[in-house]
Amino acid sequence: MPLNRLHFSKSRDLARTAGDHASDMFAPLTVLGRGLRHHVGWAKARWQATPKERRGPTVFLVAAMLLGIFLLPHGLLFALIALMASAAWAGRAPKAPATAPEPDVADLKLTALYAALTPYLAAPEELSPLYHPEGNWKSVFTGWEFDPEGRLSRLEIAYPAYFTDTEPTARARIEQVVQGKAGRAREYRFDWDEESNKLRIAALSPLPTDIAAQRFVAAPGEIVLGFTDEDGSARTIPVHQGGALAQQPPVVWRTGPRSAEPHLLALGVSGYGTSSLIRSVALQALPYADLVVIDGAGTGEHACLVNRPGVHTVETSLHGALAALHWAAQETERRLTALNAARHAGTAPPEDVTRPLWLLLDHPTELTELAHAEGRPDPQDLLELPLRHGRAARVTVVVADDIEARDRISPSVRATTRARVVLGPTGPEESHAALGVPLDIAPAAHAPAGRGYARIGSGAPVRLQLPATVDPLDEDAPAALRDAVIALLPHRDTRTEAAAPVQPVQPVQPLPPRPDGPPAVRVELDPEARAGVDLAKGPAALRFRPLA
Ligand SMILES: Nc1ncnc2c1ncn2[C@@H]1O[C@H](COP(=O)(O)OP(=O)(O)OP(=O)(O)O)[C@@H](O)[C@H]1O
Repeated sequence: MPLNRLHFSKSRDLARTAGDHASDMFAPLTVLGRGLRHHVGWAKARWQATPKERRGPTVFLVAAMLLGIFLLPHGLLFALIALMASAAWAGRAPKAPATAPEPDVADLKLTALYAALTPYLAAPEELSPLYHPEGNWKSVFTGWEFDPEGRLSRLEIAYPAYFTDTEPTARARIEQVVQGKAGRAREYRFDWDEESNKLRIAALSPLPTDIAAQRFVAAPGEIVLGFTDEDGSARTIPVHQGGALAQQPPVVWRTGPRSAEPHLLALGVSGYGTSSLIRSVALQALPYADLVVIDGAGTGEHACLVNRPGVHTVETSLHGALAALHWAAQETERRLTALNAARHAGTAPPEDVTRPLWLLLDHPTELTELAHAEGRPDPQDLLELPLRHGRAARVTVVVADDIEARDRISPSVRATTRARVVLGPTGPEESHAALGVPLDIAPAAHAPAGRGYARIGSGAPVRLQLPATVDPLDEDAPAALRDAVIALLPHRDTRTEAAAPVQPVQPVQPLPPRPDGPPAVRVELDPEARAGVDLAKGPAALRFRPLA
């Protein structure tokens, strides 16, 4: 060790020892000083409390006493000893008040959880049951973790072998009890280990809600549905989030001829973002695909897409929807014929049959009901061909609807849409029906808009938070979110800028009319649309009309 460091450490030790000695030596003086201060304070208080007319006699009495003490033999010495003794007594260190020991949070909470689980897991006929009214949680909870706020974050529970852990309803009951005791404000993942009769519970941290619509790093044909947990995605992508660039794990849906899940069905609690999902998909597909949009609710939530380059039409009426879907069915057939012909001839298929076509249907069941009432064909029936042959014909169908309308979704839509999304706080049965498998996550009681779960093909469901893709015409939506959507639309914002001429849409080859089939339709650009696009304009400027 260098000499100066040795010196330094020696002097530090010396100073510490001297400090300790000094404090020991001066401790009695400190006590006496504290006691004398106490006496002076007491005397002052008495003096102030004495009425003015009695202060004179009091001074006289004290002076007489002092004189008496002075005159007594050794009186001053005895008085000084008495003063110091009383000062030492008054200045002694106050006793720390006895505090009750802190209750053990883990013990309190886990005892309550054990008691709540006992009615569901106890078996009175068992000789040594794991769960019984006089039992102890320490015998069944094999691991636990609390966060700094005292909330349960992880728990491992042992359950008896006779518990019916393969039945979704039995599991759901236990999950509800655990969530109730651990706090409904958070989501929990339940991992049932049926082999070892163990249930592992983990509280999930909230997903980010501050990711707005933007150009995502994805290959053509890949749609970023939203963002999930790190273990729910194989990769992360850079995203602009809260004013900075961050890496987030996306939920990616791969579409196109090689996709095993060529169509998507999104069901959601009203107000939780199914229309936002349709807009998000439209904005991501528009750079390389053509769109047909059906707004079954007729609320004009997709009016921002009207007349955009690549958008064939945005239909809100039953008549318009039937015409558009009729055309889409025939277009699918035409593409298949052209692709087959190219394959037979050994040539590359023409470009107009390989450009992806997307059919986006928001609330189609509203049109189904209207069609039944008016005795007209169900628009969903017209999806049969695009759904069955869409993969080969590069036609992708996205259907979004209210979760309560699930029974009105046609069986062929339900059977062929292998990419599933469910949004909003749904019950275990609803999410099971929507995703096709029971969800191993208990949703929080309150979820932000755009929160849900996605299941691509036969994979496990993952948590999902949609990017905020608000309607740019919605005056109530935050301006920054509206601007983010406007920036992605393939056109300028005509509310603030001069109207720009609309690019003519790529002509779609009409099918030769079939003798037995319905009349073919073709897309035409409305002459008015060429003058420019007004975002506030309601009806679509592109219309289908039957071929002559
Ligand atoms: N990811 C999100 N982040 C922030 N706000 C969102 C998000 N998704 C949706 N919203 C907001 O939630 C509201 C409802 O969204 P949206 O219209 O998409 O829901 P919906 O399920 O289609 O509702 P409805 O069925 O009533 O039409 C809108 O104001 C929208 O801006």
